[in-house]
Amino acid sequence: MMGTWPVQFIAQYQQALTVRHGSLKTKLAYEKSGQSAAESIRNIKTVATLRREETFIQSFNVQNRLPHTENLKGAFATSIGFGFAQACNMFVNAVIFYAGCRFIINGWIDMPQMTNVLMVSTFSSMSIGMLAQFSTMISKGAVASRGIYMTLERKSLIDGMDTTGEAPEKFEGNIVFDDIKFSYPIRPDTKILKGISFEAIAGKSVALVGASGSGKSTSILLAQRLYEASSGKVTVEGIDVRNWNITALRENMAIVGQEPVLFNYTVGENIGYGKPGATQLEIEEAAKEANIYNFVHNLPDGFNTSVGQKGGRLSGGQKQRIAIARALIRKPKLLLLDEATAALDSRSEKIVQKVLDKAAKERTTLTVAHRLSTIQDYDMIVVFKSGRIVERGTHDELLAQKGHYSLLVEQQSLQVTH
Ligand SMILES: Nc1ncnc2c1ncn2[C@@H]1O[C@H](COP(=O)(O)OP(=O)(O)OP(=O)(O)O)[C@@H](O)[C@H]1O
Repeated sequence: MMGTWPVQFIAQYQQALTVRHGSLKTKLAYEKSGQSAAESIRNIKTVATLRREETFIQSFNVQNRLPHTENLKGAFATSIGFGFAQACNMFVNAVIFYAGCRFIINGWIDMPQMTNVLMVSTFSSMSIGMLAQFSTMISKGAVASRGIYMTLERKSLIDGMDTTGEAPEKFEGNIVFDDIKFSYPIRPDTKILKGISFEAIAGKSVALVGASGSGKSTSILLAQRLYEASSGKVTVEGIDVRNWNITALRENMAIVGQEPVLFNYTVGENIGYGKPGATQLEIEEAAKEANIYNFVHNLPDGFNTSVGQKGGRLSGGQKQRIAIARALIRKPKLLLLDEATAALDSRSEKIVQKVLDKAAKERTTLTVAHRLSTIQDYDMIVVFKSGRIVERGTHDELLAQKGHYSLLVEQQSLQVTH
């Protein structure tokens, strides 16, 4: 009887391996199809405008083919394993029954003895059968938890929760980029910044301009220490950002990007997220500064009006002004603007630009700008090209040089007044 146990164990081990292998493939395929579905739902307006609903449905179906096949294989393997284990049990019981009857006829054992052997055989087989069920569950669980543990154990290069580091009380908004070289971790061989140096001193406005992909937004990310420079250093108030207390560093600066990111909460909450523990008065003041107060005040629930998913109930300009209010509520000394008006229509752009110009007056401003008309009055314009700085100066100085900037201005058919 015990001689059949190894066979049953091997059958179940093989079954567990098949399920494990299938689970891993299925999990990856589900991840892919889930991502694709989430992305197309998130961007449903674009999908609908492009009339690509069918394409995404088909792609979802194709991506689900693999999990479907793998699930069928898994079910097949489980059924075979289960059937084999059951067959072994029945076979063993049949042998015991047959041999037991022969032994009883020959007078070697009695009926109770044979019954005992049959009971032991039946219960041990049942236990092994249960093991099979658990081994399948364990295999699936191991595959599912692997991804969770990999994420939990992943060590981030920059620990956003680190509480150590310097946090000087005086923050004026001085920032220096000193010979920065940088590649994104995902593409370490592609040099994005190839030794850039520039500075923005307290209260001054600096614009980063240049061709698409030349590294302007990357510089803004480095200022916030969302990435680490490969060589060179970014200093804020004379302190290397790596030595700053990361919370203090980020609390002293604020960013407004091209696409305002709003959460599905109220207008007030969205503005308040810029400053932990912000009061209603502070929220309203920030809204006034961002020229959105009257609009919000006239909403049915005022500051308690929900903005909807991704701010879907608001126009682009309104969303952006809420994002600006959120940035201004913390009264940052260093304001980072990454094409903050680029996604707006010309009317909204004018309103938002006015708000930004006013905000820029009171603090150091580092602006990535495509529309050169918006940065003519800046104290310094830094021109990027393929990860290098090729020119710097004021608008008039750069025009006089008749170089890259002048060409960019010409391309935008800017009305230049000297
Ligand atoms: N997360 C990322 N991973 C890998 N490469 C990236 C990443 N983000 C940007 N890049 C690459 O880095 C280069 C510089 O991008 P960056 O966004 O800094 O340019 P930019 O000058 O701001 O361009 P634009 O004016 O179009 O916004 C580009 O070639 C881009 O493809």
